[in-house]
This record gives sequence, C-alpha cells and structure tokens, in this order.
Amino acid sequence: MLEKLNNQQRHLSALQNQVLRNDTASLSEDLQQVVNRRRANSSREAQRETDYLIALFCQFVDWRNRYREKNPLPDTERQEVEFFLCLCQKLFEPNSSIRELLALQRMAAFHRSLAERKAAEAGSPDRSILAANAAQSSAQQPHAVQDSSAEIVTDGAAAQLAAHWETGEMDVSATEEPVTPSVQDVATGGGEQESPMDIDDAAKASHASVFAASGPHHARGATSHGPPPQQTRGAVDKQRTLSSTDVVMDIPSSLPQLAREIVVIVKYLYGNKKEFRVDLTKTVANLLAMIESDSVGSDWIECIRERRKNRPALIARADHTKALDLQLSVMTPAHSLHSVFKTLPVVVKAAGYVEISDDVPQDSATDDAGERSSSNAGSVVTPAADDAIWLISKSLRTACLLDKEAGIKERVRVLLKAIALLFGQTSGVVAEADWLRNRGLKCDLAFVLTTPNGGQMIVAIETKLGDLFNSGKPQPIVDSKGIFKTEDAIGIVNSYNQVFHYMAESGLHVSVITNFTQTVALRSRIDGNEPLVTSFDCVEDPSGQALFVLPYTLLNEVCTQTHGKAERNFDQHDLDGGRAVAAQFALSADNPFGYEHGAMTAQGGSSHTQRASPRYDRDSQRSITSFLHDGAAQSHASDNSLPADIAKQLLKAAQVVAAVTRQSTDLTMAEDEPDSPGHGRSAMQDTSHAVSDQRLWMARSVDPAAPPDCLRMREVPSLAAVPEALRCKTVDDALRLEPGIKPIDIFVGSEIGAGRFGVVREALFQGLPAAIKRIVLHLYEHNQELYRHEVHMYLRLCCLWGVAVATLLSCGMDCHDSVSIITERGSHSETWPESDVELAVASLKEIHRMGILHGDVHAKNVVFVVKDNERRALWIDFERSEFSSDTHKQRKEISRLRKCASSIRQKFESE
Ligand SMILES: Nc1ncnc2c1ncn2[C@@H]1O[C@H](COP(=O)(O)OP(=O)(O)OP(=O)(O)O)[C@@H](O)[C@H]1O
Repeated sequence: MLEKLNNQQRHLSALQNQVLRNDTASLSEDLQQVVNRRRANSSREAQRETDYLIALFCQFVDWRNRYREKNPLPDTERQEVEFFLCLCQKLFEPNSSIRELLALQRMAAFHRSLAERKAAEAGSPDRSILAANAAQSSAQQPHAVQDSSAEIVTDGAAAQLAAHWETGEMDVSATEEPVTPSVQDVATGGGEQESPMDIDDAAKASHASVFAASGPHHARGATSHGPPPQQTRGAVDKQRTLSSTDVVMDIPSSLPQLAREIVVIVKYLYGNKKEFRVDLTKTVANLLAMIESDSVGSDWIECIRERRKNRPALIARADHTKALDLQLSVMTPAHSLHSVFKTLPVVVKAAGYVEISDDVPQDSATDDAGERSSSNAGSVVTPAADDAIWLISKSLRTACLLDKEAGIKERVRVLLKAIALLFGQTSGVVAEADWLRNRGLKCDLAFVLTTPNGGQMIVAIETKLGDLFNSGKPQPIVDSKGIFKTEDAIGIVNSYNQVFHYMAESGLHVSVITNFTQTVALRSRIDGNEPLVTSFDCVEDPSGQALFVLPYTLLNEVCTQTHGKAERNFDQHDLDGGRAVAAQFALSADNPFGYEHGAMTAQGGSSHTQRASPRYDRDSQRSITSFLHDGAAQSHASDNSLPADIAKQLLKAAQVVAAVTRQSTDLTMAEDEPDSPGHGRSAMQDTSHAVSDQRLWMARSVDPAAPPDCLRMREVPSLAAVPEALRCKTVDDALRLEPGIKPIDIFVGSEIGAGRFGVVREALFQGLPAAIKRIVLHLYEHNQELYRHEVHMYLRLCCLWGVAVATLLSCGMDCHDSVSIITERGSHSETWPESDVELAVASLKEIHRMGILHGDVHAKNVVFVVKDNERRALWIDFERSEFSSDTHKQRKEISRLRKCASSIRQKFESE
C-alpha cells in the first residue's frame, strides 16, 4: 500500500512539474483542462493587455494622487509601494500564474491528504519516503521551477534589468541558478533536504519557499548569484510555524511571471529606464513579510470582530493602503472578476488575515463552465475562522455569475451583502455596463464600488432584469429599433428598486449608473437602512458620451400623461425635459456642489440640448419648453390632470431651460400661471412652437444680437441668469422638485474644446470643475502613445499641479475604446491683459525649471483659475512636451507666448 501511495505521489510530482513547464501532453484530463483554459485566457487576455495596462495605470494615478497629497515628489520608496500594488494586482490576473497556483495548490492539498493517509496507515509519518519522493521529483525536473530570485533585482542589478528594458521582457527561461524546490518538493519535504520532515515541517518549508524571495537575493547574471537552497532552508526556521491546514502556495514559483508582468507595467509607468530604481527584493520582501507577519491581518481581524460585535456596523479600515483592501480595490477588469471571486480564499490568505482550512467540506460553488471552482481545492475559509470572511468568500463566489442555479434575487442580495461586509461603506459609483460588455462580460448592472481609500472595483451582475420585475419573464427593454420603451423603463426602475432595497438592507451607500443598449442612467442614494429612493433618473444620451443624472419619474409621468399612452417611446423632448429639471436641481442654491458647479451642470444639461445636432437647434429647445408647458397645461385639463406639484415642477423646469439658455427675455410666466383657466387645453392642442399664447415662455424671436449657440454653449450662466423666484432656497426645495436627485461623481457636460486627440468636455469630477479629454484609441495609431506621454508629463509635473499646471484629477481607460485625461478646469483669458501674460509666463518658467519644455505654447493651452483669492495660470496639453533644459528653447517658448497673447489682445482691442 505504501509503495502504491509512493508511486502515486511520484506520478503527481511529475504531473506538477509538467504543469509548471506547460507540457500538457501527458497531463491528466483535469489538469489539462486547467492548463488549456489558462492558455486560452492568456491569448484573450493578451488582446486586451494594453487596455488593461491603461486601466491599471488609471488606478495607480488615482492612488498616487491621493498619496502625493501628503507627500512630495516620488522617490524610490514610493515606487516600491507602487510596485507592491502591481504585485498585488497581478495576483488576480487570469494570465498571471494564479491558475497555476491553484493547480499547485490543489496538487499540494492532494499530497497532504495522501501523506496523511499514508501516515495514518503507517502509524507515523514515513519521512524517508517523503524525502525520497521529493529527491526523485527534483531529479526528474531539475529546472521545473525557476528560482524566483532570478527576477528579484536589486538596485545593483538595475543595469541588468535595463538590458531587458527595450523589449520589456525579462528572460526567465534560462537559469543557471540552483533550483529552488518546487511546491511539491517542499510539501513533501523534498529537494535537498536531508533530514526527514514531518508534514508540518513540509508546510513550513513550503512557506519558506514563499519567503525565499524575501532574502537578499541578486539578479542572475555575471555578477549576481542566487541563494543556495541551504540558505533558503536556513530562513525556514525563522518563519512562524504553520499548521498542516495552511494552504500551500508557492508564490516564488509564480514570481518570475509576475515580475515580468510587473516590469512591463513599471516600464509603462516610468517609461524612462534611467528612472527605474526599484528594489524588487525589498518590495517582494515587504509583501511577503506582510503576509507572514499577519500585521495587516490582525487589523482586519480586529475590524471584523468589531463588526461582529456590533452588527451591522460597518467595517472600519485600519490601513487602507495595504493588503486586501488594495488588492480588491484595484480596478478589476470584468475579465478578472472571475478569478477574484474564485480565488478569494487564496487572496484572503495572501492578505494574511484569515485562517484557511481544508478541514471543512468543500464548497460546491460552480463556475459558469459548470465545473468545480478551482479555488475550492484544499482551501475553504471556514465559518469558524470568521463568519464574515466566510460569507464574503462564499457569497462572492456564488453570487457573481458563478452560480447559475441561485435565483437572481438571491444572487444580488448575497452579493451586496458580501460587498457591504467586505468594503464597509461604499460610495461614489459610476459604471458603464457597456464597458464591461465590450470586454466580453454580459451584464446588466455594474457597480463600481469606491472603497474608503478611493480604490475601485467593478462588480457586474447579470440581473436579467425581466426576472426581477416580471415574474421571471424577461422583457426586452428596447424595441426592434433599439428604442427604449416607456413601460420597460418603468420595469427597470422597479427592478432597480429591488436592487436598491437589497442595498439598503446591506447598509450600503451606493450610487449606480448603468448603460443599456441605449444609455440609461439610474441613481439612488440610500442612507443606512432607509432607502431614499423615491425616483430614478433616466436619460438617453444621443452622443453616447455623456452621463447625466436625470429625473425619471417626472419624465415618465410627463410622457404618459401628455401622450396618453404608456407605450410611447421616450424621445428627445422627454429627455430634454428631464434635463431641464436636473438643471433646475443643479441650480438650486443648496445643491451640494455649491452654486458654481451647479450652474455648470445646469449648463451641461441645457446646453446639451443646444448642440449642433439637428435635433438640438433652437427650435428643438423651443419645443422642449413647449413640451413642458404643455405638460403643465395638461395637468389642468379636466379629466387627465397631472398632480399640481408635478405641474409646478414642469413650469419651473421650462423656465430654467429658458433662463439658462438665454431665451428668457420675455419670460412672463409666473409660477401660478398654470392655474389660469383655459390655459392648458389650448396649449396642449397646439403643440407647435409658434403657439400664439401670450403665456408661451419662449422668446418669440431670437435676439439677432445674441451670440451664436456655439459660443453661448461655452458660457457658464451666472446666477443672475436664473430669476430669483426660480431658485431653490433650501435642500428641501430641491428635493421637492426632484426627490432623490443628488449629484454623482462624474457629470460630463458640453464640449469645450477639441484638438487632434478628440473632444474635450466640461465635467464635474467628484464635485470639482474638470475637463475631460477623451481619446479614442483606434482613431489614430499614435493616440495611445500620445496619451501615455501626456499623462507621464502631468505626473512629472505633479508638484506644479494647481500652481502652474492643471491638476491631473484622473485618467485611464474609459468606456468603449477610449481613454480619458481628466484635469481641473479653468477658463481661457479672453483679452490677455498684461497681468495674465505675466502669470502665464511665470507658470511656464516653473515648468521649464522642472526640465520640461511645453512644446505647444499657445494661448489656448493656458487656463486660469482662482485659488485662495489668487488668479493662477495653469498649463494644459502636454502631449508635445519634452524633457529639455535648453535655455534657448525656453526663451523661445516664452516669447512665443507673449506674441500669442499680444496678438489676441490687439485683436480684441481692435474689435
Ligand atoms: N483643463 C482645462 N480647462 C479648460 N479647458 C480645457 C482644459 N483642457 C482642455 N481644455 C480645452 O480643450 C481644448 C483642447 O484641449 P487640448 O489642447 O488638451 O487637446 P488636444 O487634443 O491635445 O489639442 P491640440 O491638438 O490643440 O494639442 C483646449 O484648447 C481648451 O480649450
């Protein structure tokens, strides 16, 4: 029997090594599947690698921005932290070695059980067999596992890294290093271990192999030497003792691959090899030390204990910059979602805050391919360890697309609960489901959970909306022409009500925006367990570019009431009516953004209707207003009336549209006008724009002296543009107008500029006035390069943000095939007085002092802001900037600026 087990074990050793070598020919079917799937994924992943890197980049920038708020310029240490983030992130990637890890893990678990059985049969562990097996497997596959230290470079090895820099690859295939024992070798006490080991020793050694990377290794090469295995063993004794229930994860075996990927990312981040001074040894050591020490883990465990004591208190974060929080909060492309959820126990273990045991029955969660989740093998988080963690792990796996059997409600509910547990309070959510869909994930609802540290995680759910609101019968939400239908919109709203209800149950603070075939934006705010969801917002954005938060309820009400039938499709008028009300809200004196932002939003909303599109001309605006007018009027029709408060809202909304779009010169309608007898019917009957009713709100003739629409669009209306009577004075006012509406993280407004890259729009980014430059990657082959360059330069100039350079608020992968650069928004100087010129010159000099030439000095690339009562000139558009301290070129840039400014001034004066 012993001999049989021994043979089996040997066989497994061989298999495992084959997995590691990607030699699948003679693998068992099971393992072959794992490897094949991994390969398939790799190619798919490879296709989106660039996008993914950009997405990653975006996250890093976000993170870095926050980090740098408190810290000055980047230095080696910080780069290391970023590296650490990369490493964390890469652990999740399907095409990283995670699957291999899982396969290994499974193998190792199997090994352990074999060994245990063997030990049980023999009465005591037969150490010699373990040692013999390991020695044999080691002999069979001397190079099966690369020495991870080969990839761990020290500063001294930077030159060697630089040699690989051009290709962005590290050669990990050949090594002359002594072989680090494979996971199995270690698990079986093998390798060059001479003294026999028991199972715990094996686990220890296994863990030690994890820590092999944390030693003071050197990169391979003429001057570097890997640590002899004996040294690694020496480190073992210092490690904490692990029990036999510890998951055996051979992180070092995956490090070569991880490190290679990370090198690509860092290359992406830093571009310039001279700046690359990352001590990987230290970085990896940090990561591993963290895993080992449980330092992060203990924080978490404390938090979770707290939470358990005081349900449903939210988990307070001990340190948001570390471990799991980071790992899970790094933007997770949809594709990786599966891995995240499937491997959560492993990840949890990696964060070192939960015991993982294979003592409990294995979970039967299945993935969408119907097979057993590989994360189950040998590693199930026990409820005993912590029920919260257990719930998280289990729910995420079962809820997120993995368990087809569970009812949708259950899935959503469990998922949200799990998220609440995991993230505690979440906020600020913007997602475009299309973005996910385009990347191969079918989903109806996408959340981007913003964790307290600002990281984000996309969670996608295929809700089959119909299931939620129509007793399991799916309903199309668009008709054959792709038009969004009213009754379906109602259904969607109802279904989201359900979702929001679950959120409320979970104590989440979540806003949601999601895209359907046509853009649909929904949002809700939930406070504690009291949902404040009384209405939803819905908009179809014709450009497909913008996200707006608009009043759905009103829209729907207006639509059905005015047109009689619910089947009527929403059209632009409906939507614009919605925008008008949103504008009204935004203009309210108490809107959370303050007036200025609100005005911008309002302008964004209303000027949206003004765009050059044939449907957004002045006539269209007129008809919008008429439409609202009619709606209000209809409320007073004898048998089909709108509630008075809705009518009032309509009135206000129309007035705001008129006011904001400067068509209100003869605005005479008072708020109580709809009460006038006879008003409604006639207005309703005559829906043309030329209603000769004196109550018509539109200016009857367009002021010929008024600037053309395209110019007007750029103006931010002043508060004075909104009649006093129309302004909301209190939050209650605003909420009464449109209950439930609150600003969200990103408002994208009208176009404010255009360049080679694409279109720049005004935006509100987390309440700040911003400009979002959207770059469609496929439009121009160098777009990606330009984008990277520009972001890179912004980063280089981070110490001048808000002083001489516009702050880079965010950047990264956007929906569709585009990337965005979001910067703080300023305004151009119209007349370029001498004082502005001097400000701009001073800012330019600051940039020069940083060793950078702007490269595209032009008046349009300077915007002005007022901060601390001080006017500042901020430079934008760094796509053509370059590193140079050439004083001649610097002088040239300054004189060019002066020339540009003075010609604009002269032109202005002559006009
Ligand atoms: N932060 C900002 N604040 C205000 N306006 C901005 C901002 N960023 C960009 N814009 C507007 O958008 C225009 C185009 O932006 P930018 O120059 O960055 O784009 P581009 O595609 O690189 O243009 P170009 O081809 O001219 O280099 C600017 O001239 C400016 O009017």
